[in-house]
Amino acid sequence: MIEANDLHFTYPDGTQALRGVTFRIATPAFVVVCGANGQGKTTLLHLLAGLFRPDAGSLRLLGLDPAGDAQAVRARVGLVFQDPDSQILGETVGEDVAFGPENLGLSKAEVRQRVQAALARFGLESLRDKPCYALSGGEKRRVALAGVLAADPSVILFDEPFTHLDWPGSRALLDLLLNLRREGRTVVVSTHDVEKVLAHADRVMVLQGGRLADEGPPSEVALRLGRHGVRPPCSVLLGKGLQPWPAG
Ligand SMILES: Nc1ncnc2c1ncn2[C@@H]1O[C@H](COP(=O)(O)OP(=O)(O)OP(=O)(O)O)[C@@H](O)[C@H]1O
Repeated sequence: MIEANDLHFTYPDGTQALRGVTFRIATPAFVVVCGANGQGKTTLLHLLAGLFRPDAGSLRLLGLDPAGDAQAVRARVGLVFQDPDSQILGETVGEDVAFGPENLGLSKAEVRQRVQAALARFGLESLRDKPCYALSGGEKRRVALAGVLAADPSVILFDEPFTHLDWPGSRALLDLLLNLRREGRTVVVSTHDVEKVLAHADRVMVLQGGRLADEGPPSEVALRLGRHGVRPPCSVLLGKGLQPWPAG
């Protein structure tokens, strides 16, 4: 279960990014958090990952308080940042992917096994010793994903994951998201471009002005997205109802 009760968050410069957000989501689930630019999506993800502490209100995630149980939350919740450069810490690909499992205090053998599996899952084995600064944008995204998954989280938060991805990359990412959900994990995708994910979601939340402007099953929320500054999927605009992406 993920439960937020009257969450408020204000940045040090006084910007009120979240102004009373309340929701309750049964897990595992595929959740889409959408909204126009600057409506509080990234801020909500950072609260869920325990990176920020709410000014007021409460949050429970799998029975944990993200701001209070930092170590436990780190073991169960992964955040894939919008910009992979914010996330990549290791000098080489192999070192970076090892960072998460090492931080969980796992044995060397377990770390090695997890790194190997994560590199294989993302086709990164040949790049293991390559310096991270020398990777392409798409390779950096794969390294960031491999690093998060190597920690084997139960909840994975994705901030605008389709940004800069080409057509095959977008399809591969959608397959990954659906596979993670099938494995019984909770997948939370924040985006202002809902076309690729909406029909696959169990639940959709729309943020506007730091408040939850709408929420519910995707087939219903899809019809109201335009009111909240979010472009509805093409199939909805064409009057065909919500259809899975990619079409055909
Ligand atoms: N570090 C910060 N300091 C001050 N204000 C911030 C900071 N980060 C975000 N904000 C403000 O908080 C509000 C919510 O920002 P947030 O990044 O959560 O929105 P978002 O919905 O993820 O936007 P986008 O789709 O553009 O990524 C915005 O008004 C933004 O200007």
